[in-house]
Amino acid sequence: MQFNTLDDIRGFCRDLPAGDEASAEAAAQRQQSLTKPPGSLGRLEELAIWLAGWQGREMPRLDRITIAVFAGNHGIAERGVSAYPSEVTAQMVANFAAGGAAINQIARLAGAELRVEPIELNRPTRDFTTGPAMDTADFLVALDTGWRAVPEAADLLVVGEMGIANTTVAATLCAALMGGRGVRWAGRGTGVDDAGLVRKRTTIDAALKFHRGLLDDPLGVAAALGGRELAAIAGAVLAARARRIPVLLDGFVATAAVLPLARLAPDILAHCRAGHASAELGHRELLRELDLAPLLDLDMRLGEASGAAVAILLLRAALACHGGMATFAEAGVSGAD
Ligand SMILES: O=C(O)c1ccc[n+]([C@@H]2O[C@H](COP(=O)([O-])O)[C@@H](O)[C@H]2O)c1
Ligand SMILES: Cc1cc2nc[nH]c2cc1C
Repeated sequence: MQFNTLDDIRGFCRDLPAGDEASAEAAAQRQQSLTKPPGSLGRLEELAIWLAGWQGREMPRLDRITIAVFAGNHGIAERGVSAYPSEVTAQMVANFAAGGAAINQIARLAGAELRVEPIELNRPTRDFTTGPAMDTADFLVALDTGWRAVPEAADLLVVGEMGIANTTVAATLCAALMGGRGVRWAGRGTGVDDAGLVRKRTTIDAALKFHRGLLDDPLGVAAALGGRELAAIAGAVLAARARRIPVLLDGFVATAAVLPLARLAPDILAHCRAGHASAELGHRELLRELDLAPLLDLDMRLGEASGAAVAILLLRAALACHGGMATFAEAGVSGAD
């Protein structure tokens, strides 16, 4: 295992690998020389420079993209907080394997390899209104599953999840680490009705009350109020940082999964971008808190990495321009007066 204790994670966060500033600077210079008014490709320019810095090359590539989808089950599902039964988690994992889910179609279109990691689906986490969802050992095993899912070398990692009831988990993490109660953070998830929404709020409030002594310990919160697929996403984001692989985060759940890391080290998400703003309540507020500007805003709320996978197409557009455009000198185009 990469991390044997929570202190190992804290130690990693104190000494984070940085991107390559020379490559980012070279890419920024190149952007200035291309046949367009400076800045006119807007955030596509920044994306090319960001990829250059983390890949360590002036001309970044997207030849090897891994989409990692982690799946987990949750004790709180028994409290009626989802529109679907928890069997759907394993059923959707089978659907991913058969190629029938939305993410299979988008991954193929985007030229990315899909990797699905179900994590102990037959052993849901405990109901966190009456105890910790995971003990430290369980949490570290799930985190390690995420770490090991990341290739030694890749041009981009995209992280997402599947787990019935996990929008309640994500909302609870946000409430615990950002403040506010269930009414601020509980959204409709897979489409719960009004009574389900009330049950989500009540569940979150009960969890906050039970764990009130723990709320200033981000990793303690991630274990006690989190879930295995969220812990795995955190582990994958840490592995990507260690290997300097840029990351696209999916929606509300995937972003909430890395909130505990951001509480340990403010710079820890420098290698990450938010693929999209989910329609789920709370995601925009969470993105603002983490200083992440979403690449897309399409009213998506599916999870399974789908929103971030669509955003790969934007990165491809950014790199097509960055690598393919002529410079003013090459094209004989006059510069600004
Ligand atoms: O991450 C998001 O933005 C998101 C928003 C709504 C639903 N989901 C997905 O729906 C499931 C969780 O919804 P729920 O209602 O069961 O909590 C889980 O499989 C997520 O992938 C995900
Ligand atoms: C059908 C279904 C597909 C999903 N994909 C991600 N979360 C999901 C939740 C449900 C219910």
